[in-house]
Amino acid sequence: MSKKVAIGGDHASPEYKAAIIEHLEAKGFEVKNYGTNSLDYPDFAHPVAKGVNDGEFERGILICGSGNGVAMTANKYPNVRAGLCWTKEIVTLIRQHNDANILVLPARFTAKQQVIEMVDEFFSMEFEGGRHQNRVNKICI
Ligand SMILES: O=C(CO)[C@H](O)[C@H](O)[C@H](O)COP(=O)(O)O
Repeated sequence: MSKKVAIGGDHASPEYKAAIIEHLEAKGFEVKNYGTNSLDYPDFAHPVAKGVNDGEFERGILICGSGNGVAMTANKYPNVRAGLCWTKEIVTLIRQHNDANILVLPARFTAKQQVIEMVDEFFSMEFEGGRHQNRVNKICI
């Protein structure tokens, strides 16, 4: 798997984003930070999602208060499968069943340590394929 990752977050999440970047860089990932730490969530969700959609990045991470605004924005892109996660078990499932390529985190509803565990799960779990491949193929209209 590529070690290039795109990340973005708003005013609800700067400490979470900083902690994730530090953690991933320590593990040898090259992290492109699209900001913004403030402003409107589409302003950073679009460039992260576009980078994943176009293949510049294999994976991305988006963070906002509830996670919903960035998930709605990212999932407008046909090659993006952004999954909103609030437990490690859901992260396992978005990788195994949905082949998610963007992890979406709700900063105001998760603890920072939990988020780091979720990030590690996102990069360690593989897509199972099989019956899930046909379902993933049917997502795009
Ligand atoms: O959660 C979000 C979008 O789904 C945003 O990132 C904001 O955190 C949320 O909308 C709250 O915004 P506010 O300006 O801090 O009230």
